[in-house]
Amino acid sequence: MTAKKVEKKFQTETQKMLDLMINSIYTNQEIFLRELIANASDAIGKVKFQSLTDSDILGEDSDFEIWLDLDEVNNVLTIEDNGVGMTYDEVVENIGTIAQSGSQEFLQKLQEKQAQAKDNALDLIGQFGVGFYSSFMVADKVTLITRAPKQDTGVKWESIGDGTYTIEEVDKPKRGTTIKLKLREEFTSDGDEIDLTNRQNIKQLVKKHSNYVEYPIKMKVYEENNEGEVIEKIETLNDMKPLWIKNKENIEIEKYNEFYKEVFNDWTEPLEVIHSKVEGLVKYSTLLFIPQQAPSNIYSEDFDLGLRLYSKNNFVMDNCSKILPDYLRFIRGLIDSPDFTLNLSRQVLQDDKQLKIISKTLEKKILKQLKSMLADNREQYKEFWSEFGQLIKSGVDMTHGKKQDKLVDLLLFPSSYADGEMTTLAEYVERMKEGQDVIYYITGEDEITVENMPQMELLQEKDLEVLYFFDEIDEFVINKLREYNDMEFKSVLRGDLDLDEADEDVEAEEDEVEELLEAVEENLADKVSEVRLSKRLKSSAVCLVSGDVGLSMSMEKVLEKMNQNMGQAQRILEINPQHEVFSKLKDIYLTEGNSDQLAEYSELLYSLASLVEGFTPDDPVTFSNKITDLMVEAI
Ligand SMILES: Nc1ncnc2c1ncn2[C@@H]1O[C@H](COP(=O)(O)OP(=O)(O)OP(=O)(O)O)[C@@H](O)[C@H]1O
Repeated sequence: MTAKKVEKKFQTETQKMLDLMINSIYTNQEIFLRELIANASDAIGKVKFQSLTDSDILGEDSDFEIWLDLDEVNNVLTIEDNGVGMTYDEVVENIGTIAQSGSQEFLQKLQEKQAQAKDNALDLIGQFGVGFYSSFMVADKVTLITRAPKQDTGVKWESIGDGTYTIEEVDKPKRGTTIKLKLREEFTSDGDEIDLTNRQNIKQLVKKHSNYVEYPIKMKVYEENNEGEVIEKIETLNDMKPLWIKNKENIEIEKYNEFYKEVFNDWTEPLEVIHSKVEGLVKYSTLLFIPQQAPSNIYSEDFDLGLRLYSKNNFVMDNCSKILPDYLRFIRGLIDSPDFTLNLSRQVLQDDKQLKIISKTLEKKILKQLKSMLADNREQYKEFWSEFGQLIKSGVDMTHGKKQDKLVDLLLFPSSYADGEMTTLAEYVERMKEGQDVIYYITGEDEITVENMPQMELLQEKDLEVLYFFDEIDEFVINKLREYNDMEFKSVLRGDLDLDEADEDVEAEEDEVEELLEAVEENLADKVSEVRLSKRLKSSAVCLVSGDVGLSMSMEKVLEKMNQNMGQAQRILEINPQHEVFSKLKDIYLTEGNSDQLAEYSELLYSLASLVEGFTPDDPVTFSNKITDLMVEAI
């Protein structure tokens, strides 16, 4: 060991890294502070750990702290800790070289990318972690003075990032490391970049990136008192409340609520908290929240909330929307893993294998939590459902196979039995009548509309439960599912219901009036594919239904709204053979055949049936005139 000041050359690799820091990165330079604070916190962690087996190591200096100081006159920012420090050899080893095993790979990639854009360079750094060197992004001279415990002297290391550094032994009264950054002009009050000589800016950077570092980060601040005098105060800049690393058994719900509101800027308390620690192949802690209210833009395409990532309490990244599947985009929260590098970039994130494992586990955990909420706290689940049910439905629509199976039991629908409440599919199946082998559903605007729809009459008479689909997405979801527990879904508005014992009578009558039905069909040839006698109508005169397969009328409306023209749904006009209007039609046909009057009534009946389905008649004026003419005749 030498006491004299000597000049040493950086490893070629290190110098290349420094050149990159100094010349190629023009964004996110502020992260240097997080890197240095993280190193300081690691160093304190190390000495704390050593003190467990060696109680002398701390001496008098046992209050662990990180200090920030600003010299506004000379533009120097200081970061100081009372951590483990470094010996002379450790400084040479740790600071002069790149010791990481991946350094060769790093350099190879660096050479490949050097000519490329600045963001790429930052991504590259993210894969390797070059913490200390990031100080050269904002400083043109870096001085590190450090002393390991039980050493008589300290070590001073200094560099202007020009390929060499100096190292010498110096006096340093206390254990730990002090790093002095002579700020580049751009980062002072004279520059265009963030002014790092401004205490307020430093405070904000600490809040943003290092708020949950375990040890206090202190700085002198100057404030005016009531008498207008400027007084000096020492302020702890970070909150140090990384709730997620604590044991959940010891955390009261109020603490979670407080934390959620503060960190995620929500006025309302979360509906549910999911807190877990995983110590497996991939280590991480996670603290997730289901909010009470959906943000107003949650269904818009550019909604991008996502999770926060931390590495050992250090903030790494915000708004990571790719971790959870899109249908869980309402989840707020964070993941902290020592395996994340501090500079993890979004690009790297997408391919991160560990993160993929974490993502899968989190998705499972959230679904499990929702399932037990549904089973154990229906009221709470209903609150959840009214805010985020659409998203769960979209999950069923977008996924298939096993994933879909996991989601299907989370679905809730209003139903003719539920009396304003909602039912799960399992509950529906449980209540099914003897001999019933399909799950009935009807699409429509709201409860009043669907309950009054003519197509419901037979099911109401037979007291069969019908699920109500009021959301546009519902029918798409059911189309994807096709069946539940081997029971097919059957629309009340489609095909034949095959329900009534009187079906045969209707069929017999249909033969008798075949010619009349053909005549009406002819009159409506450009509108309907078929005209038939209805087996489902009890009191209404007519209704429209679609075929068993293909587009339904409600899907046609939805797609039209979305400007996706997929053509028209098949329309079948059903006429109630018991209705008086049908007897009148028969009379007209008997006396006049397919007359103008029959043609006019065919049109009228079709328009009436369309109205019930929510379609405007093709020619509203003629329709309205015909109705008033009929009224005049009748009155
Ligand atoms: N404040 C400090 N006190 C003691 N040792 C330090 C301090 N800062 C850095 N070191 C030492 O220098 C080494 C290199 O630091 P550097 O920030 O370049 O990388 P790292 O912290 O190991 O990795 P990363 O920042 O990617 O997590 C550290 O591993 C540590 O041994």
